[in-house]
Amino acid sequence: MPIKNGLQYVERLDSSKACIWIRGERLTGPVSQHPAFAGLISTQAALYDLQGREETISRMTYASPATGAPVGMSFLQPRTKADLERRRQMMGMWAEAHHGFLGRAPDYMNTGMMAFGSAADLLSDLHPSYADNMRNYYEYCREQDITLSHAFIVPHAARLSTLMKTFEEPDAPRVVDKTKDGLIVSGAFLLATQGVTAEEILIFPPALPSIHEDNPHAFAFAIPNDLPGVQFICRESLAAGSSKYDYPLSSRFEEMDTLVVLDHVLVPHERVFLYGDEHMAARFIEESHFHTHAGHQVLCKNIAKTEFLLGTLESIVQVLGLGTYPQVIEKIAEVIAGLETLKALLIASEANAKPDRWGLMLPDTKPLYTASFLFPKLYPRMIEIVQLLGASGLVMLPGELDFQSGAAAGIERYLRGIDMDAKAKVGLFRLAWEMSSSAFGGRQCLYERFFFGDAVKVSSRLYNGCADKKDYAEQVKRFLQED
Ligand SMILES: Cc1cc2nc3c(=O)[nH]c(=O)nc-3n(C[C@H](O)[C@H](O)[C@H](O)COP(=O)(O)OP(=O)(O)OC[C@H]3O[C@@H](n4cnc5c(N)ncnc54)[C@H](O)[C@@H]3O)c2cc1C
Repeated sequence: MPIKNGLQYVERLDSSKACIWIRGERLTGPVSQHPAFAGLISTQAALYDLQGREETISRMTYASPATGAPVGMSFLQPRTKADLERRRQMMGMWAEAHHGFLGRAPDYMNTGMMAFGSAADLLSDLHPSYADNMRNYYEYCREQDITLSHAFIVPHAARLSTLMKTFEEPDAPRVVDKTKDGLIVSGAFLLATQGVTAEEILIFPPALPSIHEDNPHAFAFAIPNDLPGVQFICRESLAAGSSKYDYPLSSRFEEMDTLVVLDHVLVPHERVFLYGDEHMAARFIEESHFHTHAGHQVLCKNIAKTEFLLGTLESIVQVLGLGTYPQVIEKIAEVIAGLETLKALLIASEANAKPDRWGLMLPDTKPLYTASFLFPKLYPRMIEIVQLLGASGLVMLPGELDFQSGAAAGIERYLRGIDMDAKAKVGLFRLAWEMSSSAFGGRQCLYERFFFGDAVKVSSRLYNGCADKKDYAEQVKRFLQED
């Protein structure tokens, strides 16, 4: 089956028997009808519809190498710079559709699987079947257009830092048994964003060291969400309501985060990509260039998000008549400079792309790692600027119902802006509130700070990936030795 459409996406989710806990209850009805998920599912369904539209299908898809049928462009293994451009255009189109507010739109993990599938050979060092499983799974995701979430990190109680402080064996996820049918796995994974609005989940935790020959903590696999023994425990929903006027962002883009608990889950052998070797786990993430390929997708998303923030800020400037104040201009200029930097880094990553050992055209890592380093700093500052310019306008926000009430006349008279009636101006400020100051906005900020790892990891990736720095040190040495 080639690309799916929005309806098929919804049908697949609704027919899943996944065990989902929300607000202390097990979800019984269709997931697409629940207010915590309905908005996101509808947004994501529209993304899938965009793939198949007559006017966009040639840019959103490519011919499957297996069947010739159209499959999602974000699965494309780039062999040339032109392929990178095709991937970027597609990812940019989806990012523009969700204005960058979906951190985990499906193209993120499609890209991840593309990187993993392309580097599958590396896994044969451990066992040839692991390489086949990874390749087959990539092809399965591509051909079935699987929506995938992932859980890479584990709860604090399962970490090495716990072991080092308490000397107690951490409660880390582990393979508890190995049968003829597969691995039996138990344990928890701290965070899968969009866990319940995806069909399957890739689990690939950082492994604790072990004295056993087959490290029970080292594994990677992918399973359907409704496998027996799998539970998703949702945090509180940040979808403040279904009105798109009152809650323009959270009604559409609330990506639920879930704690994933596995209780003696049978993972079929053909879904196991790695087991027993923590060094291979680390090598595979690094040598598959996961962070580089994903970084390319993320940068497309972050450019769309920054454009949308800039558009919101400029709208505030216009409606409040702030455009002549130098301190306001300086702040907007900061955002423009951030946006132009991101765009330049994207161009540089493609212009300096080189073939890698897997035969892929690999975007230049340094500009992408630079973007991953910068954005967690840029984003909170841009949000701060929305707060600084929005000021009290961010809180005095009547809702849709107030405009239909006896209070409407006063609201319409006193809350209008320059060349904008009160309904439109309040709508703009409701957007700015959700973006900068609501619970939804707070989570977005946290996401941008951490989704690619904490600042230490992101900095190390950039530092370790910058081979030129040694040449520059040599240059200084030579300079100091000159007469
Ligand atoms: C909104 C959101 C969505 C996410 N979605 C996903 C997802 O879908 N899938 C997924 O796998 N992960 C997801 N993540 C997790 C993300 O990958 C982690 O947040 C990130 O890797 C940081 O890990 P942590 O949150 O456990 O922080 P911690 O490791 O608990 O770190 C806390 C703080 O301590 C510091 N610290 C910790 N250890 C050290 C050390 N050794 N040396 C110096 N400083 C240290 C860190 O720098 C950080 O400031 C998500 C995170 C967020 C916030």
